[in-house]
Amino acid sequence: MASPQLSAPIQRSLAISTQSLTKRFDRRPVVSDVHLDIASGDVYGLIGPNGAGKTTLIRMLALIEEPTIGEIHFNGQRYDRHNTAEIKRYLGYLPDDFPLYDDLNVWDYLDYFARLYRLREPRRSRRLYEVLELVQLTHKHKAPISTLSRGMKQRLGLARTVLHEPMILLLDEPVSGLDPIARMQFREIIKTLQSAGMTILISSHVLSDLAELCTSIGMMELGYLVESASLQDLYARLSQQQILLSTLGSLDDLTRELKHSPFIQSVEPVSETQLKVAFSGNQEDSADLLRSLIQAGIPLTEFHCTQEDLETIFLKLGHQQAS
Ligand SMILES: Nc1ncnc2c1ncn2[C@@H]1O[C@H](COP(=O)(O)OP(=O)(O)OP(=O)(O)O)[C@@H](O)[C@H]1O
Repeated sequence: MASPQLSAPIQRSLAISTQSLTKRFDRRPVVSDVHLDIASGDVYGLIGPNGAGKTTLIRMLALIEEPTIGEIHFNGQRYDRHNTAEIKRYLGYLPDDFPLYDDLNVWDYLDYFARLYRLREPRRSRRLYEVLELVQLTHKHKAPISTLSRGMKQRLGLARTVLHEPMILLLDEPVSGLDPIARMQFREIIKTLQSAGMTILISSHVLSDLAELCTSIGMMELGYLVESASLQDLYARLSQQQILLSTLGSLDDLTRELKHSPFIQSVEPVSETQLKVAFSGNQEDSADLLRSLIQAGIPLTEFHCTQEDLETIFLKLGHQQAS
C-alpha cells in the first residue's frame, strides 16, 4: 500500500470577508474601517462593550444596514445591491430583539416563516420537524408562544433563523438574559449547527460562553475591530500556563528541583503542601518537568496544568471588556 503523502495545511475559504467596512450615522462613525475575515466552518465570537458597534456591524453583514464605505464578500462573492436576494438565501440572522407572536403556537409560527421562505409541502412539514428536533421543542409544538420560557423562546428564534438551511448564521447576543442551563442548551445547538457545516458569527458580552464555543474571537471598541484571532492563537500568544503541584514531602525540596527547569517564572506557595508555578513552556515542556520531578524522587500527589482564561487575556491586552 502506498504511504500517505504529506500535504500542505488545508486553506479554508472565507465565508465572510470585509474590507474597510464603515458605517456613519449623521457623519458619526459607528463602525470604522473593519477588515474582518471569518473562515468557513468557524464559530466567530464578537465581543465589545455597549455601543462598540457590534450590532451595526452584524446588521451590515445581514444586509439590513447599507455600509457607508467598504466591501463585504460572502463565500468569495462580493455583495452589491443587485445580488441582495441571492445572498440573503444563504444568510440566517437572529437579531437581539426578534419579534415573536405571542398568540401563535410554536408550529404555526415556524410554519408562517417557512411559507415566507417558500418551502412547499411535504418538504415544509419535514423541515419544521427537523428544526423543532434540533432546538428540542418538539414536545412544545402545540404550545402558545406566550407560555414558553425565555430560553425556549430564544431556541424558537434560532429555529426560525435556520429554517431555510443558511450557510452563514449571524446571531446578535442570543444568550443574553438566559440562565446558565438555558445558555448551555443554546451552546449545544450551536455546536450541532457548526458540525453540520455552518459558519457562525455570535456576539455576546459573556466571554466564558464564547470561550467554550468559538474557534475565533474578535473584539470591537469604539467602532474598530481591535483584535481578531483564532482562540488557539490568543491562548498561545497571551495565556500564561500555570501548574499546581502538591507533595507529601517538603516544599523546599520541590522548590529546589523546580529551579532546574528554565521554564519556571515564579513559584508561589498555596498551602503547606501545595505550590503554584507560572510556567512559560509548552505541553511537552510540562511533561518533561513532571518526568524530572518523579525521577528526582519528589512524592507528588498533584500536577495540574491550567491556562489563564479569556477574561485575563483581554485584561492583559488593556481592553475594557472582561465580563
Ligand atoms: N440607526 C442609528 N442611528 C443613529 N445612531 C445609531 C443607530 N444605530 C446605532 N447607533 C449608534 O451606534 C452606536 C453603536 O451601536 P451598536 O448597537 O452597534 O453597538 P453594540 O456594540 O451592539 O452595543 P450593545 O452591546 O449595547 O448592543 C451606538 O452609540 C448607537 O447609539
